[in-house]
Amino acid sequence: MATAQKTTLFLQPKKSHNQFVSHSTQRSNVSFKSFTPMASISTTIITPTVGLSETFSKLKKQGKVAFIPYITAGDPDLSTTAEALKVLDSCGSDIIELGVPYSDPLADGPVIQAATARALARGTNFDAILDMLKEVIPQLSCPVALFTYYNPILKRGVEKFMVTIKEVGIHGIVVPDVPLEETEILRKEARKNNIELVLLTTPTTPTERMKPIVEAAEGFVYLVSSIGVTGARTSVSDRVQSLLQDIKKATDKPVAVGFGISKPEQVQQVAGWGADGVIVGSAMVKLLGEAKSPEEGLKDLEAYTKTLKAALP
Ligand SMILES: O=P(O)(O)OC[C@@H](O)[C@@H](O)c1c[nH]c2ccccc12
Repeated sequence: MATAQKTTLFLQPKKSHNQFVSHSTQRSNVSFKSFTPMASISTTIITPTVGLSETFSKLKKQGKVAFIPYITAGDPDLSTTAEALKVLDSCGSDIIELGVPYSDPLADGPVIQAATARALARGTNFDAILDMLKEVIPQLSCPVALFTYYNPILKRGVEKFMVTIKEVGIHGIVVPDVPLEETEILRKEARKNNIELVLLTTPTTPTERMKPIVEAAEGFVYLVSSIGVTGARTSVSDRVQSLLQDIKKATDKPVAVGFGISKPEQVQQVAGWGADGVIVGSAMVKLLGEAKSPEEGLKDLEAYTKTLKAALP
């Protein structure tokens, strides 16, 4: 699809400049191997995880709604991220979104921006994240979807990027700022590696644009509940209900709702409106990254995740 102006699925650039300004994220000497796991890793045999769409169809048969937390890799450090993934999995998360810290997180609000800055300041880099995932993913029972801006993919090369993340066991990928006309390249390489490319639609996406997006989406459709950036809101717009209905008229694919959700009653409300999944990010990131210690952050994360999970059918 050639268009004169590059526009992204999710972010509508105000100017027609190319928003993918390459940012050099300095290579660091941090590598996951240099970390000592906080708890000894017990290798238990877990049935191989299924992908995103299969997870949703299993849940649908059970009349359940997917709980999908998001955390930023490397905040407060990668060994805590490794433990957090296991905590989220053991608390019943159905899919985990893991964010790759990037120097220009333009769709993120202050909480995730700060988490990204902390992770980058610690020298978190993509190779160290991969090393961590290689060890942790085999211990998880739920699939992991990598959350990354487009630039880190372009820097590594789309083909190489997809092969690399498949090797560590990633099942899905969410790229909030990929231009609409470039999703085909991404999806082609993702498909070759059996990775599902999740696409996003927003309250300001016109119906004639929402349709090709949901048509092309794999794994699930990410419905962004409100305009603006990520971050917990006091309430979730009840426009989400009609947006969900519009999307469900256009596709049978599962739809997960994210942005602004942080309370059990909001989780319940969104599930009640017919969402197939509920995504919570900033509130999780805040607990982990702003705790007095990693141990405390993990403890709070566990308690918080259980309350949100309990609110879902
Ligand atoms: O943080 P919130 O308001 O709970 O929203 C989920 C969001 O964090 C996660 O899905 C996400 C993190 N970074 C993003 C950038 C764009 C869209 C979505 C995201």
